[in-house]
Amino acid sequence: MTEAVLPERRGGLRDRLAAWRDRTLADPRFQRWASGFPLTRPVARRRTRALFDLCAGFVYAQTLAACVELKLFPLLRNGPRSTDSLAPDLRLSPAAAERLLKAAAALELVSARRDGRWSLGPLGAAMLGNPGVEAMVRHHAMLYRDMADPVGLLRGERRETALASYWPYARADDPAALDRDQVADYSALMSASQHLVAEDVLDAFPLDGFNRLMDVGGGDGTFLRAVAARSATPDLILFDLPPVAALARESFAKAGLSDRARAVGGTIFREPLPKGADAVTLIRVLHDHDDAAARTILRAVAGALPPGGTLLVAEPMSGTPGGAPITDAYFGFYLLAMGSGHTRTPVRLREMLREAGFGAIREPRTRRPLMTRLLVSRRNDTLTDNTP
Ligand SMILES: CC(C)=CCC/C(C)=C/CC/C(C)=C/C=C/C(C)=C/C=C/C=C(C)/C=C/C=C(C)/C=C/C=C(C)/C=C/CC(C)(C)O
Ligand SMILES: C[S@@+](CC[C@H](N)C(=O)[O-])C[C@H]1O[C@@H](n2cnc3c(N)ncnc32)[C@H](O)[C@@H]1O
Repeated sequence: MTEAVLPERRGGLRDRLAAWRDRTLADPRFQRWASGFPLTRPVARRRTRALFDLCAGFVYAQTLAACVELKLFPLLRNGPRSTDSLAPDLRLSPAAAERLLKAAAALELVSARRDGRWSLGPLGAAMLGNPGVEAMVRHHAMLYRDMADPVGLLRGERRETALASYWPYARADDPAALDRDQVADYSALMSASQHLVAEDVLDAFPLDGFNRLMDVGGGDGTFLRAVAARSATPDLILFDLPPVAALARESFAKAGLSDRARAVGGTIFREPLPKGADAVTLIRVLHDHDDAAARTILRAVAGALPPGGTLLVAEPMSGTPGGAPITDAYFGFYLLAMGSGHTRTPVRLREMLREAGFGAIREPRTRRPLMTRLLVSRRNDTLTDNTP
């Protein structure tokens, strides 16, 4: 699970300098001096603010959760409104509404206007444009329940987490035995949050020119429906657990795609994948799994593709500039609470792809790499087991 790191050289000059720097920065007398000295004051203020934001992050997140629960952003869709006009729609007293609106304004979710009314702030407007994020915010209640005991989570003392129940395949001995009720909520969440991902993948790699595309772990078919709307690939196959494949089948029928798209139910670790596709997509699938399972998935995909067949892997990846809080903090703990998996760097994913029999690996640039990066590879002519 951990990536190769250079052997640590203990006690060298660099270590001693780092220890001196850390002691200095931690010294309250230095902190007091640096907060007043004109050249160091801006850095000191930035760090004070950054540390405060870490202390307060939960409160900020819950302010957003209250805005979502009370449907504040749609209330401001048609223009500015006063506290008194908003309060009844929020089902809050005017004083409570004012408190929420001030908090939301501080977080740029709404904007306070000079005349005392409120309009959407830049982040509230972004929320309105991304309904999937709202669904994410709602389901965070479970994540925060699990995160109430982060140390217990790290020590593996809390197996019965809310997220493990929500994503039952992560720990199930027999994921094929899951029923519709157990997969419906997570499939709806994935569908709601899929459009940004699908747009970015298809903008970066339009998926034209293939005869048959198979989306493995394709959920309720939202990604394949986006493909059908944009590309000329004639045949679409979705592979997922049986009750999820059933949801996809229904969604294809509703979208009038039943003649072009079919859904196959199965468990990737047990059933062989359907053959005949010349391209396969794994969208937000590998990071759900620990290395052994992720390798099995890649080998199964290699076995299903013909030589030269194309594989797309799309998910958030570690090592993305500016993305470490998302991949290494948010998803790091999220996947721990869920019960398996971790985000990987593109370098690590390339290694795993090569081991599984893929080559010609490249990374088309996506619009929002913090959320989705994409690796495109081709199946080698022959498959040899290169697993170390
Ligand atoms: C017009 C003028 C005057 C100026 C223009 C200024 C300008 C350029 C403004 C920019 C406007 C703009 C385009 C804003 C766009 C904002 C967007 C697109 C915001 C998107 C935000 C997305 C967020 C916050 C996404 C959150 C995603 C989350 C929390 C995802 C969680 C995923 C999970 C839990 C996945 C689980 C799957 C599993 C289990 C790991 O496999
Ligand atoms: C995080 S979701 C991603 C869904 C979709 N690709 C997306 O991006 O919205 C992972 C998907 O993998 C499926 N999955 C998990 N374990 C599986 C298994 N053993 N066999 C087949 N599918 C599996 C889940 O049912 C789920 O639909």
